[in-house]
Amino acid sequence: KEKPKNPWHKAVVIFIAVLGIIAIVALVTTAVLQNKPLQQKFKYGIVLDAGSSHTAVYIYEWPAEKENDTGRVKQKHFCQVKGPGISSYSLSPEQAGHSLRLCIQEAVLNVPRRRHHETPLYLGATAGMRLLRMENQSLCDQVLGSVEKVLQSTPFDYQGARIISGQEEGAFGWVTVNYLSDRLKQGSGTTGALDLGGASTQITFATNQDETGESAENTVTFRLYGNDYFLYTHSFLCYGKDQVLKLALAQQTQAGASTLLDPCFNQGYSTNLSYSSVYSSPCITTQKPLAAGEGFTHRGTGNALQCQEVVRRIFNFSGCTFSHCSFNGVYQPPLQGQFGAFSAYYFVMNFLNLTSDTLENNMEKMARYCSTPWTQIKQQFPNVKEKYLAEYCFSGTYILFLLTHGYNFTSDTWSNIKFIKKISGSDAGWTLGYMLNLTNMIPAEAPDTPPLPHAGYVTLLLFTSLLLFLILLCSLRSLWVRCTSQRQII
Ligand SMILES: O=P(O)(O)OP(=O)(O)OP(=O)(O)OC[C@H]1O[C@@H](n2cnc3c(O)ncnc32)[C@H](O)[C@@H]1O
Ligand SMILES: [Ca+2]
Repeated sequence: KEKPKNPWHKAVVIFIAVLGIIAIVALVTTAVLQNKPLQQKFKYGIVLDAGSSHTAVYIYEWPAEKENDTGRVKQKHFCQVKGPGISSYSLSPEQAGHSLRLCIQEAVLNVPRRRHHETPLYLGATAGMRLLRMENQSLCDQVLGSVEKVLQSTPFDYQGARIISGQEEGAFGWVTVNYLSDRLKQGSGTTGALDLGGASTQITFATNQDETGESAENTVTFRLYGNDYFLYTHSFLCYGKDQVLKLALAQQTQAGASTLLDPCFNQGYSTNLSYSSVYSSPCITTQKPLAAGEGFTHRGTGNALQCQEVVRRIFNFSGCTFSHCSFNGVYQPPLQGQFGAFSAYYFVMNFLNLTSDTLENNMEKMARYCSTPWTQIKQQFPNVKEKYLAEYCFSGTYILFLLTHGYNFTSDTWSNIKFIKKISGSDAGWTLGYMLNLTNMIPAEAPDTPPLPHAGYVTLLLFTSLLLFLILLCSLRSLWVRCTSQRQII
């Protein structure tokens, strides 16, 4: 006689099964939602690069909760200020601040209004203002004052306008290049930074600690993400491409002649230059020649070898009191590793198509470009700004000479140089490194990494829930079997 089945048994088993499934689903859902990244809240930072030839406004953004992660800050917006660099407004300082307004308005539109008050705004001025300060501290202060007035009136969190040192310009360029190429966290080999501006040029690279002892002014140490970096850096004031052209023109017009035949300009190129446009720069230490009139005719003869000799004369290779020197008696340890060359290095070498060839081939291409008649150059590049076009022979010859004879790159190490404009969508330059440093977004010590990244955490949880579910299922099944098959034959 079969023992009556207890109707409650089935109900109990089904109830436990449903309960178990609900518990597991609730567990997984909570875990996933609990750790779902918060609504991406972004933070912003703005840096104005007040260069000798122009001012540029960079807006950076990053996910708010990931501030200390490397490589998270990206360039969101770039605005090139119309007109010359702020140091050119020395005779009408008010115009310096006014010239920034359009790009500031663009910045106001590109940063969400609710973030304006917490968005730091910095202005860093470079070699153009260093030269103005050398010439006339009062005019320099007036220009900075005019800029400060405009920046203080913006809705952003104004953090100051100042002239950064050449050392800062070099070191922060290095930080930017290595932050964007994600080389800081791994503590692996870093990339050197080569920056060519209009009024100065910087070289910065990591070196061995014992190499830094010879010249304190050329040494910068960083502790980033738990790694110590001993950097060599030097900024050559007056060796930006605009100022070095003035040095070359001054060298060639010492006799005060009314015509200059210049091998660094294409055959057939001719323009009138005033002596004051050359000799007014604080980079020119020689006096304007007494015999000189108001101006001279600047005529091109387009000869690369003779141009190299013109360029050589603006370097001084004697008088080195250190174990190694680059030029002008400046200490430089042996070059190490890969290099990123940006700003005017990129503008010029990219135009001349000298960015991906051997040094020997580049020298030949350069010679061919310089010996091309000016009429042919203008026909070939009708849309390129004439000032840039006319100077490419000089600038390219200068860059090749600076990198080889100046910094001692050779045929073998030439391929270590990459000519770059951007890295992962952000411009290579000192501004990002400057902001990262001032906002403390590169911690000295590596931030604690979570034991398990979010995805790993959810996977683990899903796996254990599945395991739990299977165990529950098996135990329920055996319970079911026992209940339903329990028959007592009486
Ligand atoms: O660092 P400093 O010395 O203050 O100068 P800067 O910041 O103004 O210098 P840039 O790197 O902006 O530009 C350097 C030079 O490159 C020139 N330049 C800019 N764009 C160029 C292009 O497309 N082709 C050739 N030259 C260019 C510019 O006129 C400057 O003479
Ligand atoms: Ca610059």
